[in-house]
Amino acid sequence: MSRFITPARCRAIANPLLGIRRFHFSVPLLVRTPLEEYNFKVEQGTLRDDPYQRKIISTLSIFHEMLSSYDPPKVETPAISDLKPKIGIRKVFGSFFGKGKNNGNTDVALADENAIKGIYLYGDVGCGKTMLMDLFYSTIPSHLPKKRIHFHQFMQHLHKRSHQLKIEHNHNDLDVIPLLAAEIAQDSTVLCFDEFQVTDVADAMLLRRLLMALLSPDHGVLLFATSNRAPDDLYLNGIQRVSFIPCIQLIKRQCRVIYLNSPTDYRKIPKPVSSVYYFPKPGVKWLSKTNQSNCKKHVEQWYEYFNSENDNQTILENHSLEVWGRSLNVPLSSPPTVAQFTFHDLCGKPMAAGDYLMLANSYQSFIVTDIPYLSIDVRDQVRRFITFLDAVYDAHGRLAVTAAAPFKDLFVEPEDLQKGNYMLYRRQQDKGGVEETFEDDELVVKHGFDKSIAKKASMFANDEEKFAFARALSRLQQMSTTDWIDNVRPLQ
Ligand SMILES: Nc1ncnc2c1ncn2[C@@H]1O[C@H](COP(=O)(O)OP(=O)(O)OP(=O)(O)O)[C@@H](O)[C@H]1O
Repeated sequence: MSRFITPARCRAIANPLLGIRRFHFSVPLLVRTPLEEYNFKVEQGTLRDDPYQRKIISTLSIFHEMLSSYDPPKVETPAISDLKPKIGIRKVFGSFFGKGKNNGNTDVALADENAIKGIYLYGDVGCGKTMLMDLFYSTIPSHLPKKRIHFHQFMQHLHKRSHQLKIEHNHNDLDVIPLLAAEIAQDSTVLCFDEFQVTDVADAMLLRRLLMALLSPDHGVLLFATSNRAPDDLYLNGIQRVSFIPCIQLIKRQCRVIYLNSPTDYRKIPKPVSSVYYFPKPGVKWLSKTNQSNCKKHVEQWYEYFNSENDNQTILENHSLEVWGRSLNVPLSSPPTVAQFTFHDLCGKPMAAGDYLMLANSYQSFIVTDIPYLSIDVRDQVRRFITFLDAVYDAHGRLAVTAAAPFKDLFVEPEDLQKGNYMLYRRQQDKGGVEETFEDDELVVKHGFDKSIAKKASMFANDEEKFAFARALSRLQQMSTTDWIDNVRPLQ
């Protein structure tokens, strides 16, 4: 059931949440609320009815109702002459907080700076945060320009754009944040970030100022962020964390912070598993003729399947992709459907997050061959593989692999491997009891992962990386379901 919003209704619900004394009048709009959308999906059978999610949907519906009457301010691009260092940061901040130009619109200046400007939804992996955000996103009233972006990608964009702006204005010390804030606000009033996280000091400092600007009444941006971390746990133990604390306070003050405590990891719900991941049966050696022939057949079958929708069936060897002025070699590919790499080509070379994002956005499906056993000795390769997986997962891409073992057994102690040959594994010595030392691990206690996963994740020193590793295993499981394979991102 959908409802009509009339102008009279708009007036009645205009200000309590956003605190902005401006109304949006429109002809009656056909709007489905998040609750109606959730009910619809449950009735359709696409979603299971989850009481924890349902509770959150009610809060989202209130926020949604506020959006219906929200009229964002007109954001002006700041003058470049105001952004040169001699002017001083003070003046720049002044314009963020209402002392600068506001087009003479007193409604904007009168707006309550402490009003709720967004939702910050956090919780454990696989419990439906992204699903709830996407559902909300699809119901945002059409008069509000919106953007939904993976946070990782957003940060990449910010760094790239800052660089371009400095070149464009021929000024290396230009304070680009006001320009970035204006561009973002002009482009989108509702900004949805999936997987908000802060891992390095440059991002932390940039974000603090940018969010302050975006959420200020002059810019009027509304935020929806999902995260695996509570705001107080963001950038924990990070360098100069103290300078990031105002950003945490801002999020806590201006967003409705919601903890999704659903005990269900929907990725763990058994679904029919397709055979996208090949590994030799026990007792079959990697280099044996049987295994090599099975690998070849597996790769050919999946390549053909992934490429079946492609009008152009040509297979390119060593195709070059441009990433920020550099070229990235794709050993075998049929753009835009499928790209094939050996594990060594994909993760054994100094590739960065930007390379993997570019790949994930350029191809619909990937085949990664010859994934060896992985240990602490090749931690950098594991890190890159996780970054690659996250990028492909976020782009809803497909993945087929040939590997030395199933993913749950692939991460081993270096001493259990045959020297110099990571495709071979010696019999595991009895390690009884070792996992018990992981029963108090944060991944087990706080995030509900198995102790065996916490143990494997211990190859990483830092909590963010341990968590990313455990999440990657959960995602790999989901990416091997027929549901995932059948619902690939459409070709553009
Ligand atoms: N109520 C539900 N019924 C059925 N499937 C669901 C439900 N909620 C979520 N899912 C599915 O479970 C999977 C995981 O959900 P989602 O990606 O939203 O989790 P998440 O909390 O964002 O996880 P992560 O923190 O790892 O990103 C998705 O495929 C999603 O569609």
